[in-house]
Amino acid sequence: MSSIYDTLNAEQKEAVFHTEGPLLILAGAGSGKTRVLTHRIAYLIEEKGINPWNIMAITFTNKAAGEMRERVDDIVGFGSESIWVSTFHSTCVRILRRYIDRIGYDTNFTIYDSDDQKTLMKDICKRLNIDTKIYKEKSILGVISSSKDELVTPEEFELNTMGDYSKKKLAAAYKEYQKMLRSNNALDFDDLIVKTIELFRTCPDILESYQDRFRYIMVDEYQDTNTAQFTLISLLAGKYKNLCVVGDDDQSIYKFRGANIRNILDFEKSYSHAKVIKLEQNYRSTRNILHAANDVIRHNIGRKKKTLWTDNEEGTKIQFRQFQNAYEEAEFIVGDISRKVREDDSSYNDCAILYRTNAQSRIFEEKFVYANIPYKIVGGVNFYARKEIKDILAYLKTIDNGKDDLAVKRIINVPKRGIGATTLGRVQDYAIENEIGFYDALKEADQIASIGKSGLKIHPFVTFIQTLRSKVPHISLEELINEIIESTGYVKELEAENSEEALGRIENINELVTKIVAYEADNEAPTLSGFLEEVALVADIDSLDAESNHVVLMTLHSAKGLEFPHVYMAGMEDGIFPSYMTISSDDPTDLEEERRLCYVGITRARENLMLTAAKQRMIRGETQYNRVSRFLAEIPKELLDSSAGEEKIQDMPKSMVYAQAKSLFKTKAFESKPKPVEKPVGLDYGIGDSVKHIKFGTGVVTGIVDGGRDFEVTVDFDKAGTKKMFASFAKLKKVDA
Ligand SMILES: Nc1ncnc2c1ncn2[C@@H]1O[C@H](COP(=O)(O)OP(=O)(O)OP(=O)(O)O)[C@@H](O)[C@H]1O
Ligand SMILES: [Mg+2]
Repeated sequence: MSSIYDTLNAEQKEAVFHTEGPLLILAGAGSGKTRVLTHRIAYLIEEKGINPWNIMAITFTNKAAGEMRERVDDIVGFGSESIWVSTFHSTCVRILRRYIDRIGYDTNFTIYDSDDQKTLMKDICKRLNIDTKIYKEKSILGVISSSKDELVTPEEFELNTMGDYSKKKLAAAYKEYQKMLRSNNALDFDDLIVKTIELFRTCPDILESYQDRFRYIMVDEYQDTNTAQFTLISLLAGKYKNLCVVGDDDQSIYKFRGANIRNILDFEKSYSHAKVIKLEQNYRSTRNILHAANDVIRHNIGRKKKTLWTDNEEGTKIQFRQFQNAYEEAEFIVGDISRKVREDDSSYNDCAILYRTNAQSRIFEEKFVYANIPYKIVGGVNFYARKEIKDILAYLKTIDNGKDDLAVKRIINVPKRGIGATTLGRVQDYAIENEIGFYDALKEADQIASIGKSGLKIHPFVTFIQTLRSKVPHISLEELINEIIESTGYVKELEAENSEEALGRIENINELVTKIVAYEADNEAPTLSGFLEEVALVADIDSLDAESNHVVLMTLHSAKGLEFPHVYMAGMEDGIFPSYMTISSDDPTDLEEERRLCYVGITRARENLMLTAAKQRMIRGETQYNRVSRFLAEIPKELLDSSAGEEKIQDMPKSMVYAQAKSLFKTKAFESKPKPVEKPVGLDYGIGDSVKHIKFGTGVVTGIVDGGRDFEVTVDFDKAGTKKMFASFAKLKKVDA
């Protein structure tokens, strides 16, 4: 009689059949770890007669939980709905909604998102006299979050300040923050886990009831658990110790969120009788793809050695293509996908595009919309739906015509202008009474008697918009958007936050600037309205999401655990991936984490892997010339096919490079024929001078080209390599060599 377990190999079977006691499955990508978990669940129910109610499986993301749910439903069938398959956070919410009153909260507690947290912290800083110019709310929240990941309480934090002044301030803020959360009956995201642990520790009866309920616990992607999550699991599994964790130390990519790789490496220490099973056969990828992955990850020093092999066929070579710029790169990939679907019997959802940062999605989204190909951003938001993009676009819309009430309302208090809801309500009433738009009502604020002095707060906003409006005919769109960004302090505020999230938002805004520059370059008569129309075409298409057959776009981080027949890894350039921050970091383990991310990316592919890079990439209007990612050099040549598009830019005569740059980025800077200049008028530096750039540090000017409206300056930076940038953007400062 054949059963579903016949499809498992010997080690996988061993793991499935080993149901009692702690079990660690440590194995490389695509070796069937997740598959073992789902089969184990089936085995427990069907062969061991375990009640589905007694089984819990924890995964890392909602998408992963959804996929596991599906796989479990498929093989278990009846009764599978009472198995808990969820993420750490949703597991905790469920528990806390029932019992949190036992530790003094109300069960209808609110969960604070990052905006709520920031508002609260702002208020606390004010009351505690913390200078938010020195200690940014977001950074304080970052410290608190990391403390919670490590289960450090405010009291413990305070004990460890050792008289350090700033730590003392932080301790006070942390303490007050928890106090306020409590009096608001609110929890932040990290609290969900911390409070569940607190509940279990305070109320052994509740812990025991859950221990009895979840007799069999399974955790996927265990390498990315942090200390708090580890503790939670240990508590739940404390009575029966039927804990099965699966993971791969080579795929640990969340150090910045407190993931503690020691949880997996020390599992045998924490559970002395733990059984360890290694899976070495990869079932997912072709031999070529697997070899490439093995060869890349081999360059990491801090890892447990593993050798993955596969019975799969050799497959096609790994494709590498380098393009002149990101537009050509995107066009090629979109074209390739469209061809695969037409000719090769593939469907859109066989294809995934992976990139390092969210901002990279923008160009792809546009190409997909124009090509009428359905796509979906997984684990993220479409570019034009992102908060910061909507904010800046709302400014542009309001400046353009002020007819979009929603846009005006969106930005009236961004940045905070202290205009209250009551005032806005009255302005709205006035607008309705007089049958005019909201913005026009704002302009007439003086005539709205009921708002009294609050009208004064409205003036600067209206003046700001009117001033920019009057400038529109005389300045470029690029200048306009930069003025908005600068005058509102939007980016400055994000910079000060100095968090991973804020950095992503800045990258998105930079990408919007790049979009404007490209729009102006591509259009004979660019206008603000024209730009907004073009953007609206892409921005308003939500319906595509509804289709289930779509190309998937996501960051490498979100791709963990997933697999696709065709994978495209875009932006394989030093400075993008590995990121600039990693390259310039003094800590070599940062590069190792980035390499693990590369390993995760490569191992998502089943049949085809295409790596792409652009020679020039425009980041916030600056053309960067990036080298091909160092990870590519770690893939053996014989596995690579890089037949097309490879002429080396440095081999070309300079004039050709400029001609090319001109045709690619027809920015206004290049309207007239570019001519190299030695000592340009209007710049306080010339060729051979040492200069300093805010991000790239010091370097020497090696070339300056007069483009008519702006100079294009080439600088050889000491650390960052050679970059080309527009003088007006780069704001280079001459320094003494
Ligand atoms: N014994 C097997 N026979 C056939 N196919 C298998 C076997 N084991 C796993 N597979 C298939 O190999 C692929 C990878 O499996 P799975 O996703 O479980 O790997 P994983 O180890 O969890 O990978 P990752 O580390 O990326 O999370 C899946 O398509 C799975 O169905
Ligand atoms: Mg998996």
